[in-house]
Amino acid sequence: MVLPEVIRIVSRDSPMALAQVERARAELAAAYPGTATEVVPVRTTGDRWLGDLSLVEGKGAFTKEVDAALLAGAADLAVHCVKDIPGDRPLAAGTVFAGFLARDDIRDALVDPAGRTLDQLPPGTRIGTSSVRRTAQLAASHPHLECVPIRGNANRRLARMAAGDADALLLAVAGLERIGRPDAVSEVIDPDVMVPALGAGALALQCREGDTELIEAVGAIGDGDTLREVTAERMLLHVLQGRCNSPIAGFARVAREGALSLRACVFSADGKTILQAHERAEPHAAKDLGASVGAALLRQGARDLIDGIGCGQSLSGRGQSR
Ligand SMILES: NCc1[nH]cc(CCC(=O)O)c1CC(=O)O
Repeated sequence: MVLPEVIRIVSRDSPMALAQVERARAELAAAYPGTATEVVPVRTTGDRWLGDLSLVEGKGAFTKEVDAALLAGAADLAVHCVKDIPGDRPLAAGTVFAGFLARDDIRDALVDPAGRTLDQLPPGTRIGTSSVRRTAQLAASHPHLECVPIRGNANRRLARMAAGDADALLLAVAGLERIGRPDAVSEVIDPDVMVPALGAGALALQCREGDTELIEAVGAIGDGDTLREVTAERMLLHVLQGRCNSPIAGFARVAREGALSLRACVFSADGKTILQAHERAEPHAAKDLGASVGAALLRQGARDLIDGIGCGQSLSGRGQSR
């Protein structure tokens, strides 16, 4: 296997994204001590535009420029958060997943400066989030709390909360850990209360499809269980044709004995309707599992719920779609 002298790694330029790149660099350095790496940071549409994401192509807003740099040869490897990669369209033509780093925590966190839990927050507390998934679930579990739209990277959201734009935040545990702010977590929210985003905690390693030796080398630092879990989750998202602001949540897990499970939900915007499906399969059947859970949710009416929240449409006044 012949590797380039330097592997150029492209990523968004937020502090969280750059911390993710450093993890990939460390794992590549451990596996290939003789190969250097360097970072190619790019500012994406989603990072520049702080309005309603669904007005700028939604989740593709965080990947388009990264994919373009990879395809233009300005970089050799791209690192993405899996949950930022659109689920309703194929990966950028000419690129492939080489692997996924071992998954971090998939759960959401409450960030309350007073250290309270969701159950301890008084009625009317303003929770900063633009996630349809979080807004719908909070409407179901804690209808007395108010979601207020907030955009921007995690560091900016923490600053906006400190400035008084929100009383508390919902953020990913993994994201807070990556930016060195695990101290900000006041509650790690049980996945039964706040089902995580598909792809949460997982980092994708993407190469150009023709770079077979680099794909092999990068694949060697990938994690097999994360590959199986992400494969099931992304097949589910494909079957549901989930978009930037779809009220879809779920997670796959490889159990100790190796069996793969996938649990997923689709919500109405107000959280009053919750469709659920939970199935198991053999580890090699990740795609079939994702397709089967997706079909089960579609049979329950998921299509109408997903299409009922069009891109750019606000959520029953409870927060900005994302
Ligand atoms: N998965 C990480 C990710 N993907 C998109 C954003 C920014 C979210 C926004 O701009 O609203 C973030 C958080 C971060 O970079 O700190």
